Amino acid sequence: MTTIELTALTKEYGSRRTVTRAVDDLTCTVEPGRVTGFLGPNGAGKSTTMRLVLGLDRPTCGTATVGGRDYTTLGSPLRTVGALLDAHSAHPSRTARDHLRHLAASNRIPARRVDEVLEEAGIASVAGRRTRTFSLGMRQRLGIAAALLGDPPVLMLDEPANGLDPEGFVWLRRLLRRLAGEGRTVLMSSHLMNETSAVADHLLVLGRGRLLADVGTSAFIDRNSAPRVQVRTGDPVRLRASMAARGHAMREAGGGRWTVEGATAEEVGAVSAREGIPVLELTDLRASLEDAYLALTAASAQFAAASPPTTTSPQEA
Ligand SMILES: Nc1ncnc2c1ncn2[C@@H]1O[C@H](COP(=O)(O)OP(=O)(O)OP(=O)(O)O)[C@@H](O)[C@H]1O
Repeated sequence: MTTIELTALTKEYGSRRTVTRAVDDLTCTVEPGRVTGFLGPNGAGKSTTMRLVLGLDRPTCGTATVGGRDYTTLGSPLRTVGALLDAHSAHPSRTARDHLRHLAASNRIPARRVDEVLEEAGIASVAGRRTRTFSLGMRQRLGIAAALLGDPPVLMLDEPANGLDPEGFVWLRRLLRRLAGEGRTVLMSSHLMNETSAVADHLLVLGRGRLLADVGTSAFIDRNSAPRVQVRTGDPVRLRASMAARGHAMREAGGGRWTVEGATAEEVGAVSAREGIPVLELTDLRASLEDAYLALTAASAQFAAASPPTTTSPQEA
């Protein structure tokens, strides 16, 4: 089992006068057997952290190890860590197959792996095309194929869902779940909250280089969102008064439905039963990962929008 371990990892850029602390005293472990989503606003330090793990940058202090070893000391790194950092890294005049053959040869990986990963990434039919003709989604698939080439126990993917079409999302989701199910360590950064919540079991959230959360995805959503209930009632006036008396605002949500803020379905059900208020429908609203993420990172976002949109989807709790 190969974990990624970060200990007091810190990276500063710039001169003494203008220092940017891109990664700030980061201590955490990325565990095998699950997909870990790596989240954070623009400039939070996600790519820098990945570069430090891959030895592409040197930490100012602290350490990043893979399976207990510094990446730069690994004998055959591609067989230990498969990484996608930049979807445009393939040489534009090389074909996809030649790009992978070249990588395989220089890492002493059997050539048969090339066709296997082309197939796995769904780009076998365009393997003979020069990569300059590739769309962003095709480049991402090629980058992921390259990451899989050495059949590594660790995968580190920076924004792999970028540019993928809906079919690509489904493919990526299944692939990452399978890789984690095989016991591999999968770290994936993303700005796409729906995709992240669909695939990640665990989250690491960065804000201005610091670790804001290291927690399971469901627990993260629960911790960073207040309860809300959707209700349809025969007597909204009485229910609203009753909820207001308990400190919960009740607002019209359209379609004859209302939302009660800060309450659970259990509470609203108990109150309405006690007071004889007819309830026709009652559902806990589960906040989305996007809601929870925005609530947590609002204060630390470097480039936040003036008023970020929030959405909530009704789900059975
Ligand atoms: N080579 C560099 N020289 C100077 N500053 C850098 C360098 N690389 C990154 N930074 C700075 O470090 C901080 C973290 O950047 P990084 O790219 O790691 O963030 P990120 O979380 O990956 O952002 P995004 O989501 O936009 O990709 C930013 O302030 C960035 O400007």
